[in-house]
Amino acid sequence: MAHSISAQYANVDFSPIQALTDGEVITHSPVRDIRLASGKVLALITLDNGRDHTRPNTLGPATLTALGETLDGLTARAAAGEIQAVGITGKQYILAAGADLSDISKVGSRDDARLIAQLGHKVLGKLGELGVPSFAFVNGLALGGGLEIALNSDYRTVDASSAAIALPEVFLGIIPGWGGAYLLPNLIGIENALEVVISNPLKQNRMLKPQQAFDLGIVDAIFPAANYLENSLAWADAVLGGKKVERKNEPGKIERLTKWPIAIKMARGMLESKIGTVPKSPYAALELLDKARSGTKAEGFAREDEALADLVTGDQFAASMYAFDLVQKRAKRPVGAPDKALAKKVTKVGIIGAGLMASQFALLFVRKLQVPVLITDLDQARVDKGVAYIHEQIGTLESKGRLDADSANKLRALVTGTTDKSLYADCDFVIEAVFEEVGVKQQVFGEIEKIIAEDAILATNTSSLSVEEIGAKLQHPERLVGFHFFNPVAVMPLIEIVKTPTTSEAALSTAFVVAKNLGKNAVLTADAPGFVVNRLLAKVMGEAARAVYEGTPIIDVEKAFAPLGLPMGPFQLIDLVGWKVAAHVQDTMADAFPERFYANENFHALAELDAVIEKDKGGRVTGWTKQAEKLLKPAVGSTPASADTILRRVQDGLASEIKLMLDDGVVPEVEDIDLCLILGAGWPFIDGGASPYLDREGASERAFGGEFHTPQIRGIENR
Ligand SMILES: NC(=O)c1ccc[n+]([C@@H]2O[C@H](COP(=O)([O-])OP(=O)(O)OC[C@H]3O[C@@H](n4cnc5c(N)ncnc54)[C@H](O)[C@@H]3O)[C@@H](O)[C@H]2O)c1
Repeated sequence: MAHSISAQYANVDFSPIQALTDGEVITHSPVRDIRLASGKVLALITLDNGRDHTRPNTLGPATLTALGETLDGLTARAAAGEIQAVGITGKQYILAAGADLSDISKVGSRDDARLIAQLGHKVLGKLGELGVPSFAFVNGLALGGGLEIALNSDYRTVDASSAAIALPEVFLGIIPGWGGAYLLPNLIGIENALEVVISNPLKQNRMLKPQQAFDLGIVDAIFPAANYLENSLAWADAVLGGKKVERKNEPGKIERLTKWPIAIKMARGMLESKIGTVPKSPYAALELLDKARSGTKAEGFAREDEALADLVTGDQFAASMYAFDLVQKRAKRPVGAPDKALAKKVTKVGIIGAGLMASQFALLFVRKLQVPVLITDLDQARVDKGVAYIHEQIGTLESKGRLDADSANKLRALVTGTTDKSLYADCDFVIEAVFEEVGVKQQVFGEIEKIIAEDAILATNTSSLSVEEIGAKLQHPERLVGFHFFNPVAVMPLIEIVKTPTTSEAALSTAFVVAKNLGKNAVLTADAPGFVVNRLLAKVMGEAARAVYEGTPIIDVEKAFAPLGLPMGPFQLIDLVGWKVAAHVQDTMADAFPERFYANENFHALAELDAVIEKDKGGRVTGWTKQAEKLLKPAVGSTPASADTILRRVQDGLASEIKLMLDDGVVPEVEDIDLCLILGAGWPFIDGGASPYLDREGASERAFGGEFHTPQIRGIENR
């Protein structure tokens, strides 16, 4: 037992972290002895914190200690021959949601952080050293430490209807540090493990479905929800009786020697080009996965202890905990949202415009609100195209089994395309997504106001125009509110709700309630050019255009932005948004703040856009490099900017713009800006949104001689 996990942690003193627990100890006794058909006895532990499913089991120091004691008791019983196996499962729908993050974020010193990792290893490691086989019955949610319970066990089954399964640690700025980084690649091979440990968390924290977990080899057997435990116990009995368990993706010698180092190298290259080198957790995870190729479990666990100790006390984790708090708490209780009771009940939605945005959110309205939705455009052909898109999307959902035929037909029946605006008379919520021009928007609202009821709410999806100006010609401007979706609508969780000086409480309240019912997070902003996200993205795009104008090749400009960690480079983003919309936003920003936005000067080539766009059937120009090269021409005789210069300019530009936005009251606090950037621009969660990053990079200091956050939020105090 020289390399046993129990021996490794036998003499560690855990008393410094015992005080961290908030006292919510998961009760998991009495352990139930279950006599299997063969006559063997399996002792079953059920993790259950006694709360409803909204409060999942989490693993804090006290819970772990108690679980460790239970496992010690079972080891003794196994040695005495009283039990032949141990099983571990969770309360209904939940195995465990992982480490108790409120505990971890309270950790002050590196030594204490290491103790958290060591305690998890010591306790979960026991599952592999009981003297009898251990079985994890993954009956539901298994995230982080929850999944590591299963990985430390000898065998695993999963309930086919389980909720998410994942190792999300990298997304939170840490690494799977209770065995995951060592055990997973040794179970399912390096390429699969890279997917689960690094790629999925970086893809907006993607989770695995039970079937995927089974296909990857993370679990050995999958059973339907009905009789899941009975089937799992019978399966365990068969395994105890000698049934062979096939581990199809378990790496062999050849994979370890050849595929493993190549996969790591490729993953590193991919990471560097996708997220730059600033975020630490993906690289720390990569290092651990690399080393997991050889050496003992005890060595692997010791490496995880050190990596976790580094990351938990680093500034990136502090920033991601700040982001976690924003998304978990602030996003759920939007600042400035009026009383829900003031909201108007929405029974029929009118949508004006059937283009890129309108057709996407029309689908969301029918799916989430399940009310009739009318959609219109300039002519029947455009209306038909929008409706066809919605029908096609419903069809896709149906073919993927996410909607049954009945519901799909019901949804289709709720969508009506029309050029007859009189049908809008009984709509209580009308939203426009026509061209980004004040005159056009004023005209459509003028027309619709004559038709709808006096108290119907009007909303505009404008990206950057003044909502007040859009409503200037309305008889009841108080009913107008900005309701700014992000593209792609199905994916982006944010809606910026814009209040003008006249917007009524009823209109505002309705907007918040509708946003919530659409399953989106809403943030209230003032009626300032570009609101929050587009103002800052325009800054990014403007700096990119400026660098090209100075003669920097587009590909170098894209690369210079990589350290920001945004989901894509600035030109790729312009291509996604559509060059026409992007040009409008830049123009609006440059008109509003000519001294700080470069649109007029350097985006002048965009004037050529209309012609290019008209040629493109889908309304969007594809092949961003080619288009960008064509449209953005360097000025004669200028000097290309270096990557450092470009990055520093954009960092300083963002820092000063954010400061100005706060001074002008666009939103009350910098937290709202970070929330918008995380949810609306995909700003990396592990950077905590923009402001902690700009503080850390010294940009805040350079831009306005201060900082947005206290050292605590930036994590500096912990170093
Ligand atoms: N593209 C984006 O990523 C994005 C994101 C958020 C907000 N927006 C905003 O949404 C709005 C629409 O943008 P889009 O990208 O969907 O543009 P789009 O060109 O795809 O769609 C606009 C549609 O409005 C129709 N239209 C124009 N005038 C009309 C009128 N008088 N009556 C009825 N229909 C009319 C057009 O025929 C077209 O189908 C703009 O205000 C834009 O700023 C766009």
